[in-house]
Amino acid sequence: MLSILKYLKPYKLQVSLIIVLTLIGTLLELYLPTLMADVVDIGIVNNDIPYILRTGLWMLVCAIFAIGLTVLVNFFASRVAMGFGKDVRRKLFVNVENFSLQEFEKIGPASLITRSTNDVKQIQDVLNMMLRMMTRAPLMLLGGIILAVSRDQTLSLIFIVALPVLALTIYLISRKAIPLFGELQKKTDRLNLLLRESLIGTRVVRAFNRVEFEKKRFNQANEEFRDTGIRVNKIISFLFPSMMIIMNFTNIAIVWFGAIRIDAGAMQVGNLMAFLQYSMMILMSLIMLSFAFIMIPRAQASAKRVNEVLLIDPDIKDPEQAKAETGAHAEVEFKNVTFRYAGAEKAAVEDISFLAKPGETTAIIGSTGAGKTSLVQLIPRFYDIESGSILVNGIDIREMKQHTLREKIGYVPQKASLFSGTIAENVRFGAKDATDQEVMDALQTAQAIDFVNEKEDGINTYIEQAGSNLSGGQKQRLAIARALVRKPEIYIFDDSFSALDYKTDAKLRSALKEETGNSTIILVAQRVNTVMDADRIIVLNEGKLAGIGTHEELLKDNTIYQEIVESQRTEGESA
Ligand SMILES: Nc1ncnc2c1ncn2[C@@H]1O[C@H](COP(=O)(O)OP(=O)(O)OP(=O)(O)O)[C@@H](O)[C@H]1O
Repeated sequence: MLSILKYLKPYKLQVSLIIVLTLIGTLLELYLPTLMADVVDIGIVNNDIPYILRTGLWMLVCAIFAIGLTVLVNFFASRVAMGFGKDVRRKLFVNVENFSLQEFEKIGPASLITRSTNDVKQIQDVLNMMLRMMTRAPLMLLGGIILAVSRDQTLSLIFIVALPVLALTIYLISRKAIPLFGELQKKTDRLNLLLRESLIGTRVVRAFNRVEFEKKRFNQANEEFRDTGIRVNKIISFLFPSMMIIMNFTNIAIVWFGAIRIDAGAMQVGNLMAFLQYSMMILMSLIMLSFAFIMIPRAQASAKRVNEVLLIDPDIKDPEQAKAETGAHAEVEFKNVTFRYAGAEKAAVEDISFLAKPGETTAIIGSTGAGKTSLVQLIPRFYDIESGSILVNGIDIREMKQHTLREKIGYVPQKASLFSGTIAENVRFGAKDATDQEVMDALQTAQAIDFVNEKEDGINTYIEQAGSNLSGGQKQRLAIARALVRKPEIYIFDDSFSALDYKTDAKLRSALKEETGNSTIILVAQRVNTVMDADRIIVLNEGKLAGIGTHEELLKDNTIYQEIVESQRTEGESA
């Protein structure tokens, strides 16, 4: 919790102001019962009306001033807490953006969303409360005790019983509630995860008649969340009534013993009234502290989760002294590259070496799970390799700035991901300054121009979230146009033609050939048809290199390639 409070630094002036204003306001509040005792014991007893009016007016001024200060404190506390929340959310976002995919997968998107929203809100709310109470409650407790004892030492003995009883009650209740807070946040995570999964996979859920199953799964998580919430609230709901009972019994005892002392002439009525008010202040401040005592661990559970994300030091970092890379084209070389996903026993890519030259197409083929996607994801440094090296124009990509490296790459992922916005905006994601003509040219090469022109608003047609109002092939073509408009030195097509029919696939590849000039093309594909014109084909099998060569060379002496060709020929024939 403390480490996250460092984000309060920019607000230290406002926090100091809150402390000073609360200090003055609390002192004024503590002064009011004393004035009231004077009104009764001096003004009323002596029937001194001018004294009563004077002191009454003074009380009114103090009260109005104290209220004004409380309003100001609340205003600043809210501003500081909201600003703090915004800063932490921003820091979280920036940190997550720098994560390698490995780190991203470790926490998972659902939990990252809960942590950036719900958890930050918990901390923000507690901070808001703490800013209002951190000075007020201890000062009121201490001031109340001093002033009550100075009014009547004997009567103050009541607190020797009341305060420990109150403290014990708070302790017992919070001990039960605190562990449940962490659990509650985990249950929120689970809810978010299930919601996300079933919303994204809604088509699959319906197609496989799994709606009931999903409902049950969600209901179970929802009920678990509710039950934990109820358990927490049940425990917490004991707190306030217990406090009130203790407070009321204390008041009864004060009035009881106070009356005896007044009877014996050892105390004045005004004094007893002031004593009662100080007693209320002492107990109220303890109630405030007890709420803080309960709320802080709740925020602590959230702070721990937020800190976990903030403290992850992204393992993929820019080198301190990046090597300058000046080549107009980019030659990509893999030298004995081995890569393993975190915690995986088997390497996804093992001892791979090849050279992809500018102006040429290097295709990667292999069965499902052979490691094709893993291999191409290493080029933009989404993951760092275990051993070997990946060189771009002779420079290890770990010695380059990530920005410089990625600037050179036009990456088309296996699953085209688009953003909500117009078609033009999505294409310009590749090159933000591209002109309308350049966007149109990229769409033309990507064989997307026809379907875009058919739309009423052309390139200004709005794409829903994740491109849900487009077909799979249309999304793929827009993702290709997005890479093309960038005019990169390296193109990576990760099975990007799979949703296209054979004719479009062939047309697109021949258009690409004209367009991509001296760029290095690295192309992952399942279909032999897509790779057969490539300058070199890399055959992957279970993460290992099973052969490199042209279609003809591999056809002659590579059994795995022959098997792939054969299986696709028989598939084609039977189809
Ligand atoms: N994020 C990940 N974490 C852990 N293991 C992974 C991850 N992604 C892939 N793998 C594993 O790595 C291996 C290679 O997967 P990869 O996606 O590279 O294969 P692929 O050849 O691209 O397959 P496909 O043609 O089906 O897309 C598989 O065994 C897979 O289970």
